[in-house]
Amino acid sequence: KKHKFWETQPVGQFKDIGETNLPEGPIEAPTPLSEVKQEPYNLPSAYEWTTCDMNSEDTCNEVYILLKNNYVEDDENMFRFNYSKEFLRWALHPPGYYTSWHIGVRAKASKKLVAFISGVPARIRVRDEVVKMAEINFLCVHKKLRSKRLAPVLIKEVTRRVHLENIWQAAYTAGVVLPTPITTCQYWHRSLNPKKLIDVGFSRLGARMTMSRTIKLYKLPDAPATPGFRKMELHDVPAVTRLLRNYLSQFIVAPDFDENDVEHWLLPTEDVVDSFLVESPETHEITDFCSFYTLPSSILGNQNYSTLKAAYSYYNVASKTPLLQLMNDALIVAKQKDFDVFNALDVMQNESFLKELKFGPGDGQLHYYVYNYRIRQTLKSSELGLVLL
Ligand SMILES: COc1cccc(CC(=N)NC(=O)c2cccnc2OC2CCNCC2)c1
Repeated sequence: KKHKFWETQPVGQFKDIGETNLPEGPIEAPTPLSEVKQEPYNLPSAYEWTTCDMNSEDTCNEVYILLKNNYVEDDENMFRFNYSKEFLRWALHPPGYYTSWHIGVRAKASKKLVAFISGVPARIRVRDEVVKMAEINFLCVHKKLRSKRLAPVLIKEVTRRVHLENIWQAAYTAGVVLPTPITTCQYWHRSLNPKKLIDVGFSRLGARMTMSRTIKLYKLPDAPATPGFRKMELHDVPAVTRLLRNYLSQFIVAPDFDENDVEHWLLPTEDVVDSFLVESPETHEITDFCSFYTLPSSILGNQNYSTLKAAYSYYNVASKTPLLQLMNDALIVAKQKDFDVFNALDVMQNESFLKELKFGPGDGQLHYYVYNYRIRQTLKSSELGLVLL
């Protein structure tokens, strides 16, 4: 059976695709808190639950090491995500977070952390409904414990703890197809350091292309082109929130960010998230915004390099500056910050700049899911305004 676990869950089932008379919205009603299972799910007897306080340097380091050695790899097992400790603390501590949703599994004998899953609260709008959800991420089982059916237990346990906070929906992504994607995105890469990317096998030299010709092809100016282009600062939060809320209102699924959310998710944090805006030199109005997050990957088995420094397109709003020019400025500052590659999904209006700015298609897809909420019909990726970490 392909989806033994997922066929038991309140998620859109493949058999329901095309059933347009199923109503959009929650699949199961909330249960009274008294009826939510009070005790944790059972683990195999050699393992125990642990709650991971990411403010503890030791615990944060244990989660970091577990993910560094056991988290998602590309399809050819040449790279593995290597989220930094400061990134993990940022990702797991948004406004209103619950430490109880940062769930680990330890081996009783050694006390070693062998699995993890996380949730953070988020307000996600689906058409005109703002729904309180948990954003689920960093599901990881140690390589040596795969196929012990631990992942379904981790998913049920985080679901139980989310229910205890009276939240009944969730959002998550995966590189694999599960019942049932709300949309499927293609990912794209823009070379910034083509020589290193070719050396580590991330990219290949194009046919009839020399290395020097390739380096010239991806060369960028030394400075952004847009007058008034600068780093975002704390005092910009109200204006950026207005700009972003207005922009995101056009998408069917998007975060419902308020100023607290914008301050957390979009204020520059070194080696975690970079954000820039365009302040009109004449009127001092904030007219545009762009941002990317820092997610390095370990390079598995290369003599010269151990880490791929990758920037991931986050939220971008172009209201006066052409999006093409704004994103080219984002590439320029990412290159200045020594990133090797700039990644983007074909969500929002990204498709309008990908080819022209010399992005190449990646070799995989990212599927988006919502738990316990039926969406009338599969979205186009351009109807999605949500970027998960
Ligand atoms: C280059 O190193 C990699 C290490 C592990 C996996 C992949 C391929 C991959 N799976 N990429 C993505 O999922 C991806 C590609 C472009 C933009 N965002 C992405 O994923 C984000 C969002 C979902 N959580 C992981 C990071 C690449």
